[in-house]
Amino acid sequence: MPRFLDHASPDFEAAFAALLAAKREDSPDVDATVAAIIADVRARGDAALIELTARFDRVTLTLQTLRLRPEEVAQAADEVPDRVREALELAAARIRAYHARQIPDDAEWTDDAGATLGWRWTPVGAAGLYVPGGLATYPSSVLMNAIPAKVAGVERLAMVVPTPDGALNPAVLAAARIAGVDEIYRIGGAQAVAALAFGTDTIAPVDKITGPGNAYVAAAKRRVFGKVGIDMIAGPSEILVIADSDNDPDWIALDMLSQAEHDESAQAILVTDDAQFGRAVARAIEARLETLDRRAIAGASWRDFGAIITVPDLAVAAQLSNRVAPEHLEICVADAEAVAARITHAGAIFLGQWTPEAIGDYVGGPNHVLPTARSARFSSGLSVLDFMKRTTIARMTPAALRVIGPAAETLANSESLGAHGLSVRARLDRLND
Ligand SMILES: NC(=O)c1ccc[n+]([C@@H]2O[C@H](COP(=O)([O-])OP(=O)(O)OC[C@H]3O[C@@H](n4cnc5c(N)ncnc54)[C@H](O)[C@@H]3O)[C@@H](O)[C@H]2O)c1
Ligand SMILES: N[C@H](CO)Cc1c[nH]c[nH+]1
Ligand SMILES: [Zn+2]
Repeated sequence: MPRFLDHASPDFEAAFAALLAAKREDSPDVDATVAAIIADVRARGDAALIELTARFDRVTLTLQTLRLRPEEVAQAADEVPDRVREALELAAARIRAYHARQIPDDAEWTDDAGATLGWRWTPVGAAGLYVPGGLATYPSSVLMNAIPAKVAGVERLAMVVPTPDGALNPAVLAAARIAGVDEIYRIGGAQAVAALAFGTDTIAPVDKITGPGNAYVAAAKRRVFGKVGIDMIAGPSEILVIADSDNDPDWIALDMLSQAEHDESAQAILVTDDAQFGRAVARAIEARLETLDRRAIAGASWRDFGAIITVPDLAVAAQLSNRVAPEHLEICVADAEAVAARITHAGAIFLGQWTPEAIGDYVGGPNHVLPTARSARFSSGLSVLDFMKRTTIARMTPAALRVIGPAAETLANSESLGAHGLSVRARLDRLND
């Protein structure tokens, strides 16, 4: 049974805390396995990749078949029905246009002391994109990861995708081609992450790894962080809907199920100021669940992590939403902007009843790789900035050094760092000669 919580009830705080805490953790066994896999790939390179792929994906690779040939990509992409390819192209164009606006500006100015200061942005040299295989192959996620990298100006984009029993979704390859992915390898799991981070004879190392995956992929990304950058550890999907009674309960039910169907550990929460409406949405969810292909997954998610919360007003709804810090927040009330103005923590906000979250998953333009598990309190969805770094710039003139140099010398001496102080003093003395 999903949870029904009433803000007016005396045990509300305890029930709400239990709802926030009801999340899965990675098991320590996974981390130990991943550590061994990474060490193996570092030691034996391609040979380890081939062996681990045979073990976990039941596919026999050779040095020649590790990487997909361009003709194989083109052939698979051609198998994709025209309407799917056209939808991918429309999505890609919208995602590209949205992300192009994120390209940051360089800056330079001369301050009162006469120092010229600033910063400039440059892309990472190479990025690696993990695309999950098996249960969850999402062509849309290929677009969402690859396009920001290309917009940032990343020169080399290498993609890894496991092909369990040899199976590979052609639409994933079509999306990779549309997005401009340069290299594609038939490998997955921790071994693929290790190969991207440390390189092998066949795969040159990258600087940044992005993309979702299972617990093994997540643990490997945590372990290689520092050697390379990573985007985030994406957990199970989440949606929180704030809705008043002026909505069709069936629409809200479907919006909640759209995230519940991703994962048994996904979480869908409705916050409403009308208890009767909340019960109507719960009934609509039960009815719609019966009809879904993924009813087992969505049903488990709804049963174990779903919730309907009744609040006295929309201000309280916004407060509770901020405490959840959801990955996706739908605001389906007359004045959605007024509620949105109270939101401080959410990965993505969808305003009004004509903006189902699924639009954001595919064609809206914003990225669908978003912070989960309350990490929207301190982080943001994937963007062009994730594929860029900012380098600061400083130029002193003799006059500027005269003004600010002595303070640097004083601070260096206070830290007992003689060479620091002297490197400034030597120049100041020359100016005084
Ligand atoms: N948040 C998002 O945007 C998003 C999008 C797509 C997928 N996902 C998530 O990605 C995940 C996909 O998982 P998946 O398993 O289908 O594909 P996956 O590609 O993440 O993992 C498959 C790989 O896991 C490794 N593996 C499996 N069992 C192992 C074991 N016992 N020991 C060592 N390695 C092992 C194998 O190397 C295999 O190739 C799901 O959890 C899904 O929720 C999230
Ligand atoms: N909602 C997912 C992220 O939480 C992304 C996705 C891909 N395909 C459909 N949805
Ligand atoms: Zn989705």
